[in-house]
Amino acid sequence: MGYRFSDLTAACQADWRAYIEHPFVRGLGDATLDEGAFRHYLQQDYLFLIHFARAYALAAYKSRTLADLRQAHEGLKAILDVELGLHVDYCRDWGIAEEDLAALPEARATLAYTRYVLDTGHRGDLLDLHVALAPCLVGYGEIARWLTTRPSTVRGQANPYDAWIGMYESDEFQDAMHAELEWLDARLAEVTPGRFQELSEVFRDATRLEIDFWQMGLDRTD
Ligand SMILES: Cc1ncc(CN)c(N)n1
Repeated sequence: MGYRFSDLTAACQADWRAYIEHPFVRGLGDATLDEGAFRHYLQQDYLFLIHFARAYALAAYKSRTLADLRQAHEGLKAILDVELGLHVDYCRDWGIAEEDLAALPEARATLAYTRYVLDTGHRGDLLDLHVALAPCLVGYGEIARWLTTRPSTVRGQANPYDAWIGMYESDEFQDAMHAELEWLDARLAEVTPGRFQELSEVFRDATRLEIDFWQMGLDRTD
């Protein structure tokens, strides 16, 4: 029987749920998140997205087929055209100018996560890299869906984080997430149990680094 993406989340279920349902995420949904924590997260996320765009560019470089190249391009477009554009506008609404973002020092959690993914991409193959990137693209798509189904989620003007939820529930982001899921399902169907074990470790580590990123926002740590 071939593996699927859902087998990766099943292999680290406790970490995956701790990421998706993190107190930071709950605070975004019910509008109780401290604004200073969100601002710190938002600033670091700008730096994070720049490095993740580089990681998708690395995936393009490591692609041997046109289909793989197109898939890497989709991920890069989701970051550059959907997320970073909205992110910069969103930061401006929160009084954070783009020039200031570019000059920020990187927090340790940002450094650890982004360099882990880039290193995984350099030492491993294209599938290692996509698996390391998956908690980012697939996770935020799932988080948006989880928040929209939660009865305590506040929508509209009563929630200062409504536009953030809107960004990740948008058709563009959800379509990019589904395209990545399809690509991963097709590749995972062909791996051996030993290889799946290696990939599960990459996925678990990246998921834990996502948890640390939320926590960095909550604690406002450098
Ligand atoms: C830390 C983090 N992880 C994931 C995403 C969604 N691309 C993000 N913007 N920031």
